Amino acid sequence: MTTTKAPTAVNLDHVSVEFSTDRGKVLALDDYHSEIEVGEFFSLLGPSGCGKSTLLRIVADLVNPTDGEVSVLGGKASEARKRREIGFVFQDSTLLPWRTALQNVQLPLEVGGNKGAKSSSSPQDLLALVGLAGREEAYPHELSGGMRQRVAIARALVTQPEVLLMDEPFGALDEITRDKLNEELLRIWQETGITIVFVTHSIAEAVFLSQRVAVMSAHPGRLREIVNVPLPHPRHLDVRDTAQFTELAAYLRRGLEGK
Ligand SMILES: Nc1ncnc2c1ncn2[C@@H]1O[C@H](COP(=O)(O)OP(=O)(O)OP(=O)(O)O)[C@@H](O)[C@H]1O
Repeated sequence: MTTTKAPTAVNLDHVSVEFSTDRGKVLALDDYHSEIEVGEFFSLLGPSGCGKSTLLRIVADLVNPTDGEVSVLGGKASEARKRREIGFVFQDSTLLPWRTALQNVQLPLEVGGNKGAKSSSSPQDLLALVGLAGREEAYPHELSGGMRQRVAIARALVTQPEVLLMDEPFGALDEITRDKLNEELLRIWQETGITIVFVTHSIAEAVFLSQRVAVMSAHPGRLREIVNVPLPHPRHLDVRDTAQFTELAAYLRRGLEGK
């Protein structure tokens, strides 16, 4: 029997990153390796300082690896960035306070131009997709933290990227809002078919969202293990009450502790 290999969205091929600081060199990442498939929901889970943000920054072409290779959609990360195939959502929504929700979502189109035929979702459609229909004219200070993150997600999607990088996007939100946005993000992922690389400290969030989780250790940042999450889709929050979820979470916890 022949098996067809799924196309690769992101290949991090034995990547190491060393930063030079006033106090000498810091090995932030040591020989990290993973291949992320097109359309996959992949999470990076690990303690503070294990290099999760650095990995996202490599994929976004904001940091160059000292060793190893990175490819995005089969080419260089820099080319994917220029073609605007990469979207980024940070922990803080980084919205412009003087622009409305709609104007914030429109901003990447004004700055970099529209990709033309490929772009089929309007900023209005995207605000509806993230659950903010009717709030187009609201300014960031009139929105809750969760709503601001929704705007940031819509803004990241407006150039129709193939790969969405999310760096602890819900880390600053209360638990109830975070739960709701977790469910909504899975819906958006399924509706758009986008590849998501998601950074989190939270074991429960990683299990709930991901198809696979890379468990990392710190100082220097290393990959311990990549764990499959075979929970069926669509997933709803009550999946967290199942024995399978609890077992996976316990397995990841032991992995983080190096046991
Ligand atoms: N520009 C830089 N210059 C020097 N050291 C850096 C730089 N960026 C990151 N580091 C160091 O690299 C290591 C990994 O940092 P990184 O931010 O990637 O970790 P992280 O896992 O995302 O942490 P957190 O979960 O706290 O955000 C840390 O030791 C950090 O201090």
